[in-house]
Amino acid sequence: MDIKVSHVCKSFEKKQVIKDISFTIPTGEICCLLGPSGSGKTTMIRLMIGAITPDKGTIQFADVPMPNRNMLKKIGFMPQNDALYDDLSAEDNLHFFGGLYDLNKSQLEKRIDKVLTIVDLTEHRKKLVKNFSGGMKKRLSLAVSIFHQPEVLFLDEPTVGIDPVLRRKIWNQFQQLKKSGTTIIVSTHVMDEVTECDKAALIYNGSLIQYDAVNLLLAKTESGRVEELFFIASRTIGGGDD
Ligand SMILES: Nc1ncnc2c1ncn2[C@@H]1O[C@H](COP(=O)(O)OP(=O)(O)OP(=O)(O)O)[C@@H](O)[C@H]1O
Repeated sequence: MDIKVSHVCKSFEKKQVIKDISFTIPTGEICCLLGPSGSGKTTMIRLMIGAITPDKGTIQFADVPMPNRNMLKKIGFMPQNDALYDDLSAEDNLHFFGGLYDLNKSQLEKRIDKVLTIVDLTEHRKKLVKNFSGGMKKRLSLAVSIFHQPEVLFLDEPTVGIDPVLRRKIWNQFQQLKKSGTTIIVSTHVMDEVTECDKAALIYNGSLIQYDAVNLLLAKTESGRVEELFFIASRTIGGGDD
């Protein structure tokens, strides 16, 4: 299911935070939205999942204009701040969120076992979430977001505040999901994470400054580092929020 973003603009109280952005994400790829804090990554994700509507432009999932209720079933979303119940165990959180889908008891239990295995939390399933580390919470949030086997998965800064070892583990899980056919859109301000992705959309101050295959983007730099493309943009179009 290709995702096509065409000439999308969005303002909040007269401030334009998304400026005429267009790009297409092909099915089965990992695409990162890369940019400094305040550049518009979360807003772009909220527009794509249909949580907010563009002022101008369109977003289509496989030619179906968004927002669309049927498409929502095919989308998974992991927000930047974990939306978990601290006083429930990992397993009970999954019972709660999984209960929102149309599954019988045995299907629900099977799916809980499966997602706990995917995110490597089976041995911690009875533990209360308030006793989880930050990385464990991220992995449980991932389990919630993939519970219904979405075709397209949106991840908003999934590795923020995570140490390098766990970050590796989480990226391995994303790569596994890609192998199983999931299209993944991931926002990050960690420039090194770009090499995990097939394509990157570089967002700066609400504008899309580059969109291409990661190897082609890196080939446009002298240093082989994607930061260089932001430095060039900052000289030509001015600063972001910080
Ligand atoms: N609901 C809102 N009302 C007003 N301004 C908003 C709203 N949501 C976002 N903004 C503004 O839009 C701009 C882009 O914010 P956004 O959260 O999309 O950036 P981001 O790249 O995701 O940043 P971060 O990496 O810090 O999460 C910021 O200036 C932010 O203050």
